[in-house]
Amino acid sequence: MSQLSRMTAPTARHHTARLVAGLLGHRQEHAAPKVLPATAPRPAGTATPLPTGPTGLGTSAARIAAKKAAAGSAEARATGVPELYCPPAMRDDPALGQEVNDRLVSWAEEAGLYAGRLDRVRAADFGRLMMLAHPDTDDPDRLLAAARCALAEWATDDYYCDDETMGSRTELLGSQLGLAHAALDPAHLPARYASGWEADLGADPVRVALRSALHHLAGYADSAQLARLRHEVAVLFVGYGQEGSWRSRGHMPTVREYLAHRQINSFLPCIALVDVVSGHPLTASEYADPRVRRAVTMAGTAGTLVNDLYSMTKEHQSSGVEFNLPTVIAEEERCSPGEAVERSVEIHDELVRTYETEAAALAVTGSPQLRHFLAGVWAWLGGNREWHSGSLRYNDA
Ligand SMILES: CC(C)=CCC/C(C)=C(\C)COP(=O)(O)OP(=O)(O)O
Repeated sequence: MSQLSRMTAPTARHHTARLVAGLLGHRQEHAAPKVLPATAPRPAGTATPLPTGPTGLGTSAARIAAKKAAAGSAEARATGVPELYCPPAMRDDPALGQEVNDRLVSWAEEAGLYAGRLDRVRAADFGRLMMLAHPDTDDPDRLLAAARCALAEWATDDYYCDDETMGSRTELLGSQLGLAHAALDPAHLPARYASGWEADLGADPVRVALRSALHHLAGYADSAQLARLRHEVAVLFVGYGQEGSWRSRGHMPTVREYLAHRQINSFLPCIALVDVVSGHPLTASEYADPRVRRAVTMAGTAGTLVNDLYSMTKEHQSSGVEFNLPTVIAEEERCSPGEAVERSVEIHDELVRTYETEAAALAVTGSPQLRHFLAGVWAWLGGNREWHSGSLRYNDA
């Protein structure tokens, strides 16, 4: 059963949006709420619940928060990542995660993806990521549809960009991404070239996986949602190219350049599927609204900085040049690795708080679908952090 609410359209004016932002502005000291403010389930016909300021979580919530803080600091000691301002995961259903993971690994095997390394894929447990990040469906097929896309996107990164043991070579990156894009958005060639082209597409497991993932997703996504995903993945590929360019010329980006990069080389393609998985489609125009775009891209960057923080150990073990926010900050600001991590956490937290404030305001004034989507993005952030803190992809050392 759905864990995010179905909601009726609110009637709200601009002053309400300002009020939300003002109220949330006083919450700086609190742990991130589990549910995005202004999107909490409520009985039909009652007023939109606005956050009630510093005491909004209530006294029992304060006790829970204290327990969580203790657990959080234990985790910080184990992972080396300080506590982040991020919602908790909304659910943990290991059996559901395992079902999705088993089926995902079978699909990867059929596609020829990660041949000889499927044990590592299984251990990374991307099925668990989907289960944690999309708490508003219990349907393994829907979760699997999103999981296939995520794994194909990850594989594009591993095979072509940053894992030399998977054969990545910077000088091949552009041509491989060009072909990969054709797997997502078919190239329509004149008839005499079509069968040869078909063979070209089938000759590489990443292309096979991308095409298969999109094909399966089409069972759940309308054409606007599919076009949205193609756009986000095309932008992701631009980010892969940017990183390749840095790597090939030994360029260390500035912090500004890196942060803009992490907006495009990011988990936005995963976040873009929140409403596909939930089955509450957002219109193309609401998704493209600049205010929604600003909030959602900030969430995407924050979720990706979580990856930077939790994957530092794995990246230190890599033989190639690796980019992450702490490394870029340490270089530019001439500070210690520990200070760079702290500053990265501050940046992450600011992005999450900005998302919280702006998304809550948008939720008050937007459609029920938008409210559901924004609440889903918040839940996605919580699931993403939870997965990173435990996945063997990052915690294997
Ligand atoms: C699932 C998806 C959209 C992945 C694409 C982008 C990507 C691989 C990341 C945002 C993770 O960054 P990174 O390249 O550092 O990945 P790993 O840390 O190697 O998992």
